[in-house]
Amino acid sequence: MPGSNTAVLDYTALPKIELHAHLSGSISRQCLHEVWLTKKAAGETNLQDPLVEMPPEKHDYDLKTKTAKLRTNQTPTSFFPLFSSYIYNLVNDAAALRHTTLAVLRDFAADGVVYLELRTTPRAMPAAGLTEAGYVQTILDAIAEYESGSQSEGGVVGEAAGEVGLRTKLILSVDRRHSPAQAARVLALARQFLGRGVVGIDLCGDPATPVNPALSPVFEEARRVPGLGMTLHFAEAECSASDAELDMLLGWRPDRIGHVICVSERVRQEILKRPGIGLELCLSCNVHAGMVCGGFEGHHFGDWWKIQETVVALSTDDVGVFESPLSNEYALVAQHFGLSRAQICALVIRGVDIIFGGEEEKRRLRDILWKE
Ligand SMILES: CNc1ncnc2c1ncn2[C@@H]1O[C@H](COP(=O)(O)O)[C@@H](O)[C@H]1O
Repeated sequence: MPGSNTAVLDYTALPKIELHAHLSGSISRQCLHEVWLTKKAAGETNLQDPLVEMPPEKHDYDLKTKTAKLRTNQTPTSFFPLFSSYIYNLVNDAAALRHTTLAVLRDFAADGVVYLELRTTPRAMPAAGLTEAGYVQTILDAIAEYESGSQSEGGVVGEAAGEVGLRTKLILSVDRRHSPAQAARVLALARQFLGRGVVGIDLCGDPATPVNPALSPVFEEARRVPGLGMTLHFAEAECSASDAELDMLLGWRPDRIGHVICVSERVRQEILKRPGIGLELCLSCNVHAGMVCGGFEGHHFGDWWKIQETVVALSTDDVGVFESPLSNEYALVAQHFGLSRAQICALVIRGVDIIFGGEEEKRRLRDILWKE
């Protein structure tokens, strides 16, 4: 076990699992810039350079549903339009999708992530001749290419390089804005690609949009698909934390819930009645986007991480936007909540219980993760 007897934990060397990462939000500014340069040279884009659009060090992307004041004097920029109005217009063909997916995998591996569940909203790119199924297939192909170590772009990391490799699975996201028909198409894709790299279904999107109860039948059906995991963005903001909405989401019987910020005592008790439920907690995203009060030390990670009934998975959410890799999220909880080395290792290992990747993958992870 590398470094196991050192007093200070090397958070990058620590093998980690990442369960809540949005593909489009995980692309680094530098990688987006590379895509932009290629498209600019080919006369294929009029967009502004990503390094200007998303200045390095700017992390105060505002959900516009904030429950807390941002802790910076900079002018916040709206978070969700960054995807629909910018990143989606840049990553708009199979080549860019492959390039950015490979870069995201390399970045997670370089940060010591050994198991990744990447999530993404299937998106047709008609101008580039890509259907929603083609979008999913392109990402799965990039994952397979990465894992086989055959990628031609530099920086191969993985088992081919003789190291503990990164394994990646895919979760398909339904957006809150989706119609029932769109959501049903996402479920159909999840079924189509289940066993071929897809392991779960997610509900994400701007929490300002109420969840349409007409989506319920789709998620209830998803629950009945053997082997398909379910994770839901949950109580991200006051406006998405009504009793009606949270009861509906819990009624879909998710395996995991993400963010879990604005929960009343009643809802907290409901969560505790589901032993083993996963909580995907994203500190930097929540703090930088002003979704929580009280900074890092006030984050609700402090309320949940010692509770035996639930399993906390520290997660990055959108590392390309907030620029805090998973290694830093572990450093932050050690710093602000005083976790010891043994507690950090136990936190990582416990996360194995809630992966969607199957028993064989759980065995591999229990073998390679640090025990103390
Ligand atoms: C506070 N954090 C968040 N809350 C809710 N949804 C989020 C999110 N961060 C990202 N997304 C969702 O992921 C999409 C981009 O990645 P993909 O194109 O799907 O790979 C965004 O459009 C949004 O729907």
